[in-house]
Amino acid sequence: MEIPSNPFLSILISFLSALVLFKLGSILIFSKKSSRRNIPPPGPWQFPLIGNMHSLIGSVPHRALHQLALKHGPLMQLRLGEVRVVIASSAGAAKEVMRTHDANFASRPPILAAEIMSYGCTSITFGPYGDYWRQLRKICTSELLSSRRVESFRSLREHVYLGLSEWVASMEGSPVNLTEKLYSSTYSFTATAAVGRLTEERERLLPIIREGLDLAAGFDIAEIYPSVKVFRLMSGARRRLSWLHEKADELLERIIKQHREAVLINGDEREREDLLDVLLKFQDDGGLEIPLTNDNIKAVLLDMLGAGSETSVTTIDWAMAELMKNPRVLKKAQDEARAVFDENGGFVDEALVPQLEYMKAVVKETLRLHPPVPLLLPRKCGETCQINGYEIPAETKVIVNAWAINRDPEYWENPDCFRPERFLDSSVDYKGNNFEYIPFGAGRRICPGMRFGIANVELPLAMFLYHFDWKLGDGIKYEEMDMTERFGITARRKKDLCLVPLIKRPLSLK
Ligand code: HEM
Repeated sequence: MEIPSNPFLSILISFLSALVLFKLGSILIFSKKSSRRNIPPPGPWQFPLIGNMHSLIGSVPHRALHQLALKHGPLMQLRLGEVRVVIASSAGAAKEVMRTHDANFASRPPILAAEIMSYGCTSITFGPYGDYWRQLRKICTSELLSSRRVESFRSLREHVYLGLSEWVASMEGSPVNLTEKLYSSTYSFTATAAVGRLTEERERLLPIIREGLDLAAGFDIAEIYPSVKVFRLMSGARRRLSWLHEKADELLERIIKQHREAVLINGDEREREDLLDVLLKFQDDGGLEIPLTNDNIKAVLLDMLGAGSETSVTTIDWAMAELMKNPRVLKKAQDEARAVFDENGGFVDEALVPQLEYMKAVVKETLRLHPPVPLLLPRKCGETCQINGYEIPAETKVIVNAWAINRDPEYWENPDCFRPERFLDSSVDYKGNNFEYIPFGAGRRICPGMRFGIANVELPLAMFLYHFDWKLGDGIKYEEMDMTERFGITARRKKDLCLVPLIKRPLSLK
Protein backbone atom coordinates (compact mmCIF):
# COMPACT_ATOMS: atom_id res chain seq x y z
CA MET A 1 0.00 0.00 0.00
CA GLU A 2 1.27 3.42 -0.91
CA ILE A 3 1.87 5.71 2.08
CA PRO A 4 0.04 9.05 1.57
CA SER A 5 2.42 11.95 1.27
CA ASN A 6 -0.09 14.43 2.75
CA PRO A 7 0.87 14.70 6.50
CA PHE A 8 -2.69 15.62 7.52
CA LEU A 9 -4.01 12.52 5.77
CA SER A 10 -1.35 10.33 7.47
CA ILE A 11 -2.31 11.67 10.89
CA LEU A 12 -6.00 11.09 10.12
CA ILE A 13 -5.35 7.49 9.00
CA SER A 14 -3.17 6.79 12.05
CA PHE A 15 -5.84 8.26 14.33
CA LEU A 16 -8.63 6.24 12.70
CA SER A 17 -6.53 3.02 12.86
CA ALA A 18 -5.81 3.61 16.54
CA LEU A 19 -9.50 4.24 17.17
CA VAL A 20 -10.50 1.03 15.38
CA LEU A 21 -7.84 -0.96 17.25
CA PHE A 22 -8.92 0.58 20.56
CA LYS A 23 -12.59 -0.20 19.86
CA LEU A 24 -11.80 -3.75 18.77
CA GLY A 25 -9.64 -4.25 21.83
CA SER A 26 -12.25 -2.94 24.22
CA ILE A 27 -14.96 -5.05 22.54
CA LEU A 28 -12.73 -8.10 22.95
CA ILE A 29 -11.84 -7.30 26.55
CA PHE A 30 -15.43 -6.45 27.41
CA SER A 31 -16.85 -9.55 25.75
CA LYS A 32 -14.19 -11.70 27.42
CA LYS A 33 -15.00 -10.17 30.79
CA SER A 34 -18.75 -10.42 30.36
CA SER A 35 -18.62 -13.94 28.93
CA ARG A 36 -16.49 -15.06 31.86
CA ARG A 37 -19.02 -13.49 34.16
CA ASN A 38 -21.96 -15.15 32.42
CA ILE A 39 -20.43 -18.43 31.50
CA PRO A 40 -22.48 -21.41 32.72
CA PRO A 41 -20.74 -24.57 33.96
CA PRO A 42 -19.95 -27.03 31.16
CA GLY A 43 -22.27 -29.92 30.51
CA PRO A 44 -23.44 -32.41 27.91
CA TRP A 45 -25.37 -31.37 24.83
CA GLN A 46 -29.06 -30.90 25.59
CA PHE A 47 -31.92 -32.26 23.50
CA PRO A 48 -34.87 -29.96 22.86
CA LEU A 49 -37.66 -30.47 25.43
CA ILE A 50 -36.08 -33.29 27.43
CA GLY A 51 -32.67 -31.67 27.95
CA ASN A 52 -30.46 -34.36 29.52
CA MET A 53 -33.19 -36.59 30.92
CA HIS A 54 -32.03 -39.45 28.70
CA SER A 55 -28.57 -39.44 30.38
CA LEU A 56 -30.11 -40.65 33.62
CA ILE A 57 -31.80 -43.70 32.16
CA GLY A 58 -30.33 -47.14 32.77
CA SER A 59 -28.34 -46.48 35.92
CA VAL A 60 -28.96 -45.14 39.41
CA PRO A 61 -28.66 -41.30 39.28
CA HIS A 62 -25.46 -40.97 41.40
CA ARG A 63 -23.60 -43.36 39.07
CA ALA A 64 -24.98 -41.80 35.87
CA LEU A 65 -24.06 -38.30 37.12
CA HIS A 66 -20.59 -39.51 38.10
CA GLN A 67 -19.98 -40.83 34.58
CA LEU A 68 -21.08 -37.49 33.10
CA ALA A 69 -18.88 -35.56 35.53
CA LEU A 70 -15.83 -37.58 34.44
CA LYS A 71 -16.38 -36.09 30.96
CA HIS A 72 -17.63 -32.60 31.80
CA GLY A 73 -15.95 -31.74 35.06
CA PRO A 74 -16.60 -31.39 38.79
CA LEU A 75 -19.06 -28.53 38.30
CA MET A 76 -21.43 -29.45 35.53
CA GLN A 77 -24.76 -28.15 34.30
CA LEU A 78 -27.64 -30.27 33.04
CA ARG A 79 -31.21 -29.56 32.10
CA LEU A 80 -33.89 -31.99 33.20
CA GLY A 81 -36.96 -31.04 31.21
CA GLU A 82 -37.22 -27.31 31.95
CA VAL A 83 -35.22 -27.37 35.16
CA ARG A 84 -31.59 -26.23 35.27
CA VAL A 85 -29.51 -28.42 37.59
CA VAL A 86 -25.87 -27.93 38.59
CA ILE A 87 -23.97 -30.94 39.91
CA ALA A 88 -20.96 -30.65 42.24
CA SER A 89 -18.82 -33.81 42.05
CA SER A 90 -15.54 -32.92 43.74
CA ALA A 91 -14.55 -32.01 47.28
CA GLY A 92 -13.57 -28.54 46.02
CA ALA A 93 -16.90 -27.88 44.31
CA ALA A 94 -18.81 -29.25 47.33
CA LYS A 95 -16.85 -26.93 49.60
CA GLU A 96 -17.81 -23.95 47.44
CA VAL A 97 -21.50 -24.87 47.73
CA MET A 98 -21.60 -25.94 51.38
CA ARG A 99 -19.01 -23.65 52.96
CA THR A 100 -17.96 -20.63 50.84
CA HIS A 101 -21.52 -19.96 49.65
CA ASP A 102 -23.31 -21.96 52.35
CA ALA A 103 -25.96 -19.35 53.21
CA ASN A 104 -26.73 -18.78 49.53
CA PHE A 105 -27.38 -22.52 49.02
CA ALA A 106 -29.14 -23.15 52.32
CA SER A 107 -32.65 -23.52 50.90
CA ARG A 108 -34.15 -26.54 49.18
CA PRO A 109 -35.75 -26.40 45.73
CA PRO A 110 -39.47 -27.20 45.49
CA ILE A 111 -40.17 -30.94 45.63
CA LEU A 112 -43.71 -32.13 45.06
CA ALA A 113 -43.58 -34.85 47.73
CA ALA A 114 -42.25 -32.38 50.32
CA GLU A 115 -44.85 -29.80 49.44
CA ILE A 116 -47.65 -32.29 50.01
CA MET A 117 -46.30 -34.62 52.71
CA SER A 118 -44.40 -31.97 54.73
CA TYR A 119 -47.33 -29.58 55.19
CA GLY A 120 -46.22 -27.09 52.51
CA CYS A 121 -42.48 -27.56 53.21
CA THR A 122 -42.68 -26.69 56.91
CA SER A 123 -40.45 -29.54 58.12
CA ILE A 124 -36.79 -29.18 59.13
CA THR A 125 -35.73 -31.09 56.04
CA PHE A 126 -37.63 -29.05 53.49
CA GLY A 127 -38.31 -25.75 55.24
CA PRO A 128 -36.93 -22.73 53.35
CA TYR A 129 -33.89 -21.12 54.97
CA GLY A 130 -35.16 -18.36 57.26
CA ASP A 131 -36.39 -17.60 60.79
CA TYR A 132 -38.91 -20.45 60.97
CA TRP A 133 -36.37 -23.05 59.81
CA ARG A 134 -33.69 -21.65 62.18
CA GLN A 135 -36.08 -22.01 65.11
CA LEU A 136 -36.95 -25.62 64.23
CA ARG A 137 -33.32 -26.51 63.60
CA LYS A 138 -32.38 -25.11 67.03
CA ILE A 139 -35.09 -27.20 68.74
CA CYS A 140 -33.81 -30.16 66.79
CA THR A 141 -30.10 -29.84 67.61
CA SER A 142 -30.45 -28.67 71.21
CA GLU A 143 -33.38 -30.89 72.23
CA LEU A 144 -34.72 -33.56 69.87
CA LEU A 145 -31.44 -35.01 68.60
CA SER A 146 -28.93 -33.72 71.16
CA SER A 147 -26.31 -36.06 72.72
CA ARG A 148 -28.29 -35.97 75.97
CA ARG A 149 -31.46 -37.08 74.19
CA VAL A 150 -29.64 -39.81 72.24
CA GLU A 151 -28.22 -41.07 75.54
CA SER A 152 -31.69 -40.98 77.14
CA PHE A 153 -32.81 -43.58 74.59
CA ARG A 154 -29.95 -45.97 75.40
CA SER A 155 -31.94 -48.55 77.35
CA LEU A 156 -34.67 -48.47 74.70
CA ARG A 157 -32.05 -49.09 72.01
CA GLU A 158 -30.56 -51.99 73.98
CA HIS A 159 -34.01 -53.44 74.54
CA VAL A 160 -35.06 -53.25 70.86
CA TYR A 161 -31.81 -54.63 69.40
CA LEU A 162 -31.54 -57.34 72.05
CA GLY A 163 -35.03 -58.40 70.94
CA LEU A 164 -33.79 -58.48 67.34
CA SER A 165 -30.76 -60.57 68.33
CA GLU A 166 -32.98 -62.97 70.27
CA TRP A 167 -35.11 -63.44 67.17
CA VAL A 168 -31.99 -64.03 65.05
CA ALA A 169 -30.76 -66.58 67.62
CA SER A 170 -34.11 -68.37 67.47
CA MET A 171 -33.54 -68.85 63.72
CA GLU A 172 -30.09 -70.42 64.13
CA GLY A 173 -29.06 -72.48 61.10
CA SER A 174 -31.80 -71.18 58.79
CA PRO A 175 -31.65 -68.29 56.34
CA VAL A 176 -33.11 -65.06 57.73
CA ASN A 177 -34.14 -61.96 55.83
CA LEU A 178 -31.99 -59.61 57.86
CA THR A 179 -32.97 -56.50 55.88
CA GLU A 180 -36.69 -56.83 56.56
CA LYS A 181 -36.18 -57.62 60.23
CA LEU A 182 -33.74 -54.75 60.65
CA TYR A 183 -36.27 -52.44 59.06
CA SER A 184 -39.01 -53.34 61.49
CA SER A 185 -36.70 -53.18 64.55
CA THR A 186 -35.19 -49.83 63.56
CA TYR A 187 -38.58 -48.36 62.78
CA SER A 188 -39.88 -49.67 66.09
CA PHE A 189 -37.00 -47.98 67.93
CA THR A 190 -37.34 -44.66 66.07
CA ALA A 191 -41.11 -44.62 66.39
CA THR A 192 -40.98 -45.35 70.14
CA ALA A 193 -38.41 -42.58 70.56
CA ALA A 194 -40.53 -40.19 68.49
CA VAL A 195 -44.11 -40.90 69.53
CA GLY A 196 -43.99 -43.45 72.34
CA ARG A 197 -45.51 -46.86 72.84
CA LEU A 198 -46.76 -49.18 70.13
CA THR A 199 -50.23 -48.25 68.94
CA GLU A 200 -52.28 -49.15 65.90
CA GLU A 201 -51.77 -45.59 64.61
CA ARG A 202 -47.99 -45.87 64.90
CA GLU A 203 -47.87 -49.12 62.98
CA ARG A 204 -50.15 -47.84 60.22
CA LEU A 205 -47.79 -44.91 59.62
CA LEU A 206 -44.84 -47.10 58.55
CA PRO A 207 -46.06 -48.18 55.09
CA ILE A 208 -47.29 -44.64 54.41
CA ILE A 209 -43.87 -43.17 55.18
CA ARG A 210 -42.11 -45.80 53.06
CA GLU A 211 -44.33 -45.11 50.07
CA GLY A 212 -43.96 -41.34 50.52
CA LEU A 213 -40.16 -41.70 50.45
CA ASP A 214 -40.35 -43.85 47.31
CA LEU A 215 -42.53 -41.28 45.56
CA ALA A 216 -40.19 -38.45 46.63
CA ALA A 217 -37.35 -40.12 44.70
CA GLY A 218 -39.19 -40.29 41.39
CA PHE A 219 -39.22 -37.65 38.66
CA ASP A 220 -42.70 -36.25 38.46
CA ILE A 221 -43.56 -34.73 35.08
CA ALA A 222 -45.13 -31.67 36.73
CA GLU A 223 -41.86 -30.96 38.57
CA ILE A 224 -39.78 -31.24 35.41
CA TYR A 225 -42.08 -28.99 33.37
CA PRO A 226 -43.29 -26.50 35.99
CA SER A 227 -44.58 -24.07 33.34
CA VAL A 228 -47.07 -26.62 31.93
CA LYS A 229 -49.90 -26.22 34.41
CA VAL A 230 -51.95 -29.07 32.95
CA PHE A 231 -49.24 -31.54 34.08
CA ARG A 232 -49.99 -30.56 37.67
CA LEU A 233 -53.60 -31.57 37.19
CA MET A 234 -52.66 -34.81 35.43
CA SER A 235 -49.99 -35.89 37.91
CA GLY A 236 -50.75 -39.34 39.35
CA ALA A 237 -48.02 -38.88 41.96
CA ARG A 238 -49.76 -35.74 43.24
CA ARG A 239 -53.02 -37.64 43.73
CA ARG A 240 -51.29 -40.54 45.49
CA LEU A 241 -49.22 -38.22 47.71
CA SER A 242 -52.33 -36.27 48.68
CA TRP A 243 -54.03 -39.50 49.67
CA LEU A 244 -50.99 -40.62 51.71
CA HIS A 245 -50.79 -37.22 53.36
CA GLU A 246 -54.45 -37.33 54.35
CA LYS A 247 -53.95 -40.76 55.97
CA ALA A 248 -50.71 -39.74 57.74
CA ASP A 249 -52.30 -36.53 58.98
CA GLU A 250 -55.27 -38.39 60.46
CA LEU A 251 -52.99 -40.87 62.27
CA LEU A 252 -50.61 -38.19 63.58
CA GLU A 253 -53.52 -36.06 64.79
CA ARG A 254 -54.80 -39.08 66.77
CA ILE A 255 -51.32 -39.70 68.21
CA ILE A 256 -51.10 -36.06 69.38
CA LYS A 257 -54.55 -36.34 70.96
CA GLN A 258 -53.51 -39.55 72.77
CA HIS A 259 -50.43 -37.77 74.14
CA ARG A 260 -52.48 -34.84 75.40
CA GLU A 261 -54.95 -37.22 77.09
CA ALA A 262 -52.12 -39.26 78.67
CA VAL A 263 -50.71 -36.09 80.24
CA LEU A 264 -54.16 -35.20 81.58
CA ILE A 265 -54.58 -38.67 83.14
CA ASN A 266 -51.03 -39.32 84.38
CA GLY A 267 -49.85 -35.77 84.94
CA ASP A 268 -46.51 -34.72 83.49
CA GLU A 269 -44.63 -37.63 85.08
CA ARG A 270 -43.61 -39.91 82.25
CA GLU A 271 -40.97 -42.59 82.49
CA ARG A 272 -39.22 -41.37 79.37
CA GLU A 273 -39.92 -38.26 77.37
CA ASP A 274 -40.48 -38.95 73.68
CA LEU A 275 -39.86 -36.39 70.94
CA LEU A 276 -43.54 -35.55 70.66
CA ASP A 277 -43.63 -34.72 74.40
CA VAL A 278 -40.76 -32.30 73.85
CA LEU A 279 -42.48 -30.64 70.89
CA LEU A 280 -45.77 -30.32 72.78
CA LYS A 281 -43.94 -28.64 75.67
CA PHE A 282 -42.47 -26.10 73.25
CA GLN A 283 -45.96 -25.53 71.87
CA ASP A 284 -47.48 -25.05 75.34
CA ASP A 285 -44.71 -22.96 76.90
CA GLY A 286 -45.36 -20.22 74.38
CA GLY A 287 -41.78 -18.88 74.60
CA LEU A 288 -41.10 -19.32 70.90
CA GLU A 289 -40.79 -16.38 68.53
CA ILE A 290 -42.89 -18.23 65.96
CA PRO A 291 -45.56 -20.36 67.70
CA LEU A 292 -45.60 -24.06 66.75
CA THR A 293 -48.86 -25.28 65.24
CA ASN A 294 -50.02 -28.90 65.24
CA ASP A 295 -49.16 -29.06 61.52
CA ASN A 296 -45.60 -27.91 62.27
CA ILE A 297 -45.27 -30.65 64.90
CA LYS A 298 -46.62 -33.30 62.52
CA ALA A 299 -44.15 -32.18 59.82
CA VAL A 300 -41.24 -32.58 62.28
CA LEU A 301 -42.47 -36.00 63.41
CA LEU A 302 -42.55 -37.15 59.79
CA ASP A 303 -38.95 -35.88 59.46
CA MET A 304 -37.85 -38.00 62.41
CA LEU A 305 -39.75 -41.12 61.36
CA GLY A 306 -38.74 -40.87 57.69
CA ALA A 307 -35.10 -39.86 58.10
CA GLY A 308 -34.51 -41.89 61.26
CA SER A 309 -35.11 -45.46 60.10
CA GLU A 310 -34.36 -45.70 56.40
CA THR A 311 -30.82 -44.25 56.64
CA SER A 312 -29.75 -46.45 59.58
CA VAL A 313 -31.11 -49.66 58.05
CA THR A 314 -29.40 -48.87 54.76
CA THR A 315 -26.08 -48.44 56.57
CA ILE A 316 -26.30 -51.65 58.64
CA ASP A 317 -27.44 -53.60 55.59
CA TRP A 318 -24.45 -52.44 53.51
CA ALA A 319 -22.06 -52.95 56.42
CA MET A 320 -23.19 -56.58 56.83
CA ALA A 321 -23.04 -57.15 53.06
CA GLU A 322 -19.50 -55.75 52.85
CA LEU A 323 -18.44 -57.81 55.88
CA MET A 324 -19.77 -60.97 54.22
CA LYS A 325 -17.87 -60.09 51.06
CA ASN A 326 -14.68 -59.44 53.04
CA PRO A 327 -14.19 -62.36 55.49
CA ARG A 328 -10.84 -60.96 56.68
CA VAL A 329 -12.52 -57.76 57.85
CA LEU A 330 -15.46 -59.68 59.37
CA LYS A 331 -13.10 -61.86 61.43
CA LYS A 332 -11.11 -58.87 62.66
CA ALA A 333 -14.29 -57.04 63.72
CA GLN A 334 -15.68 -60.16 65.43
CA ASP A 335 -12.41 -60.76 67.32
CA GLU A 336 -12.45 -57.18 68.56
CA ALA A 337 -16.11 -57.35 69.69
CA ARG A 338 -15.57 -60.71 71.41
CA ALA A 339 -12.49 -59.45 73.27
CA VAL A 340 -14.40 -56.41 74.58
CA PHE A 341 -17.74 -58.01 75.53
CA ASP A 342 -16.34 -61.32 76.89
CA GLU A 343 -14.73 -59.13 79.54
CA ASN A 344 -18.19 -57.74 80.29
CA GLY A 345 -19.87 -61.06 81.05
CA GLY A 346 -21.15 -61.44 77.51
CA PHE A 347 -23.46 -58.42 77.60
CA VAL A 348 -23.29 -56.02 74.68
CA ASP A 349 -23.30 -52.80 76.63
CA GLU A 350 -23.60 -49.60 74.60
CA ALA A 351 -21.23 -47.86 77.02
CA LEU A 352 -18.42 -50.12 75.73
CA VAL A 353 -19.08 -49.51 72.03
CA PRO A 354 -16.51 -46.65 71.89
CA GLN A 355 -13.86 -49.33 72.54
CA LEU A 356 -14.72 -51.01 69.21
CA GLU A 357 -12.32 -48.93 67.16
CA TYR A 358 -12.18 -51.32 64.26
CA MET A 359 -15.96 -51.65 64.08
CA LYS A 360 -16.24 -47.86 64.06
CA ALA A 361 -13.86 -47.81 61.11
CA VAL A 362 -16.08 -50.44 59.42
CA VAL A 363 -19.06 -48.08 59.83
CA LYS A 364 -17.07 -45.14 58.44
CA GLU A 365 -15.88 -47.17 55.47
CA THR A 366 -19.45 -48.33 54.82
CA LEU A 367 -20.66 -44.72 54.84
CA ARG A 368 -17.84 -43.81 52.44
CA LEU A 369 -18.62 -46.48 49.86
CA HIS A 370 -22.38 -46.50 50.39
CA PRO A 371 -23.58 -43.12 51.65
CA PRO A 372 -27.27 -43.82 52.32
CA VAL A 373 -28.26 -40.47 50.77
CA PRO A 374 -25.81 -40.48 47.82
CA LEU A 375 -26.87 -37.14 46.34
CA LEU A 376 -27.51 -35.55 49.76
CA LEU A 377 -30.67 -33.44 49.62
CA PRO A 378 -30.86 -30.84 46.85
CA ARG A 379 -30.06 -27.20 47.50
CA LYS A 380 -31.33 -24.08 45.74
CA CYS A 381 -29.20 -21.12 44.72
CA GLY A 382 -30.58 -18.01 46.47
CA GLU A 383 -28.87 -15.21 44.54
CA THR A 384 -26.87 -15.47 41.32
CA CYS A 385 -23.25 -16.22 42.24
CA GLN A 386 -19.94 -17.39 40.79
CA ILE A 387 -18.37 -20.76 41.52
CA ASN A 388 -14.99 -21.66 40.03
CA GLY A 389 -15.50 -18.81 37.53
CA TYR A 390 -18.88 -20.10 36.38
CA GLU A 391 -22.16 -18.34 36.90
CA ILE A 392 -24.88 -20.09 38.89
CA PRO A 393 -28.13 -18.17 38.36
CA ALA A 394 -30.61 -17.67 41.21
CA GLU A 395 -33.15 -20.51 41.63
CA THR A 396 -30.79 -23.14 40.09
CA LYS A 397 -31.17 -26.55 41.69
CA VAL A 398 -27.81 -27.75 43.00
CA ILE A 399 -26.97 -31.38 43.70
CA VAL A 400 -23.83 -32.56 45.51
CA ASN A 401 -22.80 -36.05 44.44
CA ALA A 402 -21.46 -37.33 47.78
CA TRP A 403 -21.19 -40.84 46.39
CA ALA A 404 -18.74 -39.71 43.66
CA ILE A 405 -16.78 -37.50 46.08
CA ASN A 406 -16.40 -40.30 48.64
CA ARG A 407 -14.73 -42.41 45.92
CA ASP A 408 -12.54 -39.73 44.36
CA PRO A 409 -9.11 -41.30 43.64
CA GLU A 410 -7.52 -37.92 44.32
CA TYR A 411 -8.25 -38.46 48.01
CA TRP A 412 -8.79 -42.19 48.40
CA GLU A 413 -6.30 -44.93 47.50
CA ASN A 414 -8.02 -47.87 45.78
CA PRO A 415 -11.29 -45.99 46.25
CA ASP A 416 -13.59 -48.90 45.38
CA CYS A 417 -11.96 -51.24 47.91
CA PHE A 418 -13.63 -51.87 51.27
CA ARG A 419 -10.70 -51.23 53.62
CA PRO A 420 -11.71 -49.92 57.09
CA GLU A 421 -8.02 -49.63 58.05
CA ARG A 422 -7.85 -46.38 56.08
CA PHE A 423 -9.82 -44.71 58.90
CA LEU A 424 -7.80 -46.12 61.81
CA ASP A 425 -4.99 -43.57 61.82
CA SER A 426 -6.88 -40.84 60.08
CA SER A 427 -8.44 -37.68 61.40
CA VAL A 428 -11.00 -37.64 58.56
CA ASP A 429 -14.53 -37.81 59.90
CA TYR A 430 -18.08 -37.26 58.75
CA LYS A 431 -18.80 -34.08 60.69
CA GLY A 432 -18.74 -31.85 57.62
CA ASN A 433 -15.16 -30.52 57.83
CA ASN A 434 -13.58 -32.94 55.36
CA PHE A 435 -15.25 -32.30 52.06
CA GLU A 436 -13.82 -35.49 50.53
CA TYR A 437 -16.05 -37.46 52.92
CA ILE A 438 -19.58 -36.11 53.36
CA PRO A 439 -22.09 -38.92 54.03
CA PHE A 440 -24.05 -36.56 56.33
CA GLY A 441 -23.67 -33.48 54.11
CA ALA A 442 -22.06 -30.30 55.44
CA GLY A 443 -22.76 -26.68 56.27
CA ARG A 444 -25.96 -25.25 57.70
CA ARG A 445 -28.07 -28.14 56.47
CA ILE A 446 -25.79 -30.95 57.62
CA CYS A 447 -27.72 -33.89 59.07
CA PRO A 448 -28.73 -33.08 62.65
CA GLY A 449 -29.44 -36.80 63.32
CA MET A 450 -25.81 -37.95 62.99
CA ARG A 451 -25.41 -39.09 66.62
CA PHE A 452 -28.89 -40.62 66.73
CA GLY A 453 -28.19 -42.48 63.45
CA ILE A 454 -24.69 -43.68 64.36
CA ALA A 455 -25.90 -45.06 67.72
CA ASN A 456 -28.64 -46.85 65.83
CA VAL A 457 -26.10 -48.46 63.51
CA GLU A 458 -23.29 -49.30 65.93
CA LEU A 459 -25.29 -51.11 68.61
CA PRO A 460 -27.03 -53.72 66.40
CA LEU A 461 -23.80 -54.20 64.43
CA ALA A 462 -21.87 -54.84 67.66
CA MET A 463 -24.48 -57.45 68.65
CA PHE A 464 -24.36 -59.17 65.25
CA LEU A 465 -20.56 -59.32 65.42
CA TYR A 466 -20.38 -60.49 69.00
CA HIS A 467 -23.10 -63.13 69.18
CA PHE A 468 -23.06 -64.70 65.72
CA ASP A 469 -21.05 -66.19 62.92
CA TRP A 470 -22.76 -65.75 59.58
CA LYS A 471 -23.01 -67.75 56.38
CA LEU A 472 -24.49 -66.88 53.02
CA GLY A 473 -27.63 -68.92 52.25
CA ASP A 474 -28.31 -71.07 49.15
CA GLY A 475 -24.66 -71.96 48.51
CA ILE A 476 -23.85 -68.42 47.30
CA LYS A 477 -20.13 -67.62 47.37
CA TYR A 478 -19.10 -64.29 48.88
CA GLU A 479 -17.45 -63.21 45.61
CA GLU A 480 -20.82 -63.69 43.89
CA MET A 481 -22.84 -61.48 46.23
CA ASP A 482 -25.11 -59.06 44.41
CA MET A 483 -24.18 -55.53 45.49
CA THR A 484 -26.55 -53.70 43.11
CA GLU A 485 -28.25 -50.57 44.41
CA ARG A 486 -31.92 -49.79 44.24
CA PHE A 487 -33.27 -46.50 42.85
CA GLY A 488 -34.52 -44.20 45.60
CA ILE A 489 -33.68 -41.25 47.87
CA THR A 490 -31.67 -43.73 49.89
CA ALA A 491 -29.35 -46.10 48.04
CA ARG A 492 -30.43 -49.37 49.62
CA ARG A 493 -29.31 -52.73 48.29
CA LYS A 494 -31.59 -53.96 45.55
CA LYS A 495 -31.92 -57.41 47.06
CA ASP A 496 -32.66 -58.06 50.71
CA LEU A 497 -29.77 -59.55 52.65
CA CYS A 498 -30.48 -63.18 53.55
CA LEU A 499 -27.96 -64.76 55.92
CA VAL A 500 -27.69 -67.89 58.06
CA PRO A 501 -26.79 -67.10 61.71
CA LEU A 502 -24.77 -69.46 63.94
CA ILE A 503 -24.66 -68.63 67.65
CA LYS A 504 -21.10 -68.10 68.94
CA ARG A 505 -21.87 -66.26 72.17
CA PRO A 506 -25.29 -66.94 73.69
CA LEU A 507 -27.38 -63.92 74.51
CA SER A 508 -27.14 -62.83 78.09
CA LEU A 509 -29.29 -60.29 79.88
CA LYS A 510 -27.59 -57.85 82.20
C1 HEM B 1 -26.75 -43.12 59.05
C2 HEM B 1 -27.69 -42.25 59.28
C3 HEM B 1 -27.97 -40.98 58.53
C4 HEM B 1 -27.40 -40.46 57.39
C5 HEM B 1 -26.28 -41.06 56.55
C6 HEM B 1 -28.06 -39.19 57.12
C7 HEM B 1 -27.76 -38.37 56.05
C8 HEM B 1 -28.35 -37.14 55.84
C9 HEM B 1 -28.02 -36.25 54.75
C10 HEM B 1 -27.01 -36.55 53.67
C11 HEM B 1 -28.78 -35.13 54.87
C12 HEM B 1 -28.77 -33.92 53.95
C13 HEM B 1 -27.67 -32.98 54.35
C14 HEM B 1 -27.44 -31.84 53.41
O1 HEM B 1 -28.34 -31.40 52.69
O2 HEM B 1 -26.29 -31.36 53.39
C15 HEM B 1 -29.60 -35.30 56.05
C16 HEM B 1 -30.50 -34.36 56.51
C17 HEM B 1 -31.31 -34.57 57.59
N1 HEM B 1 -31.32 -35.66 58.43
FE1 HEM B 1 -30.09 -37.25 58.33
N2 HEM B 1 -28.99 -38.97 58.09
C18 HEM B 1 -28.97 -40.02 58.97
C19 HEM B 1 -29.75 -40.18 60.09
C20 HEM B 1 -30.70 -39.30 60.52
C21 HEM B 1 -31.54 -39.49 61.68
C22 HEM B 1 -31.47 -40.70 62.60
C23 HEM B 1 -32.37 -38.41 61.76
C24 HEM B 1 -33.45 -38.09 62.75
C25 HEM B 1 -33.95 -38.93 63.62
C26 HEM B 1 -32.03 -37.54 60.65
C27 HEM B 1 -32.65 -36.33 60.39
C28 HEM B 1 -32.30 -35.48 59.37
C29 HEM B 1 -32.94 -34.19 59.14
C30 HEM B 1 -34.09 -33.59 59.97
C31 HEM B 1 -32.31 -33.62 58.03
C32 HEM B 1 -32.62 -32.27 57.38
C33 HEM B 1 -31.68 -31.21 57.90
C34 HEM B 1 -31.93 -29.84 57.29
O3 HEM B 1 -32.39 -29.74 56.17
O4 HEM B 1 -31.64 -28.85 57.98
N3 HEM B 1 -31.03 -38.11 59.93
N4 HEM B 1 -29.32 -36.52 56.62
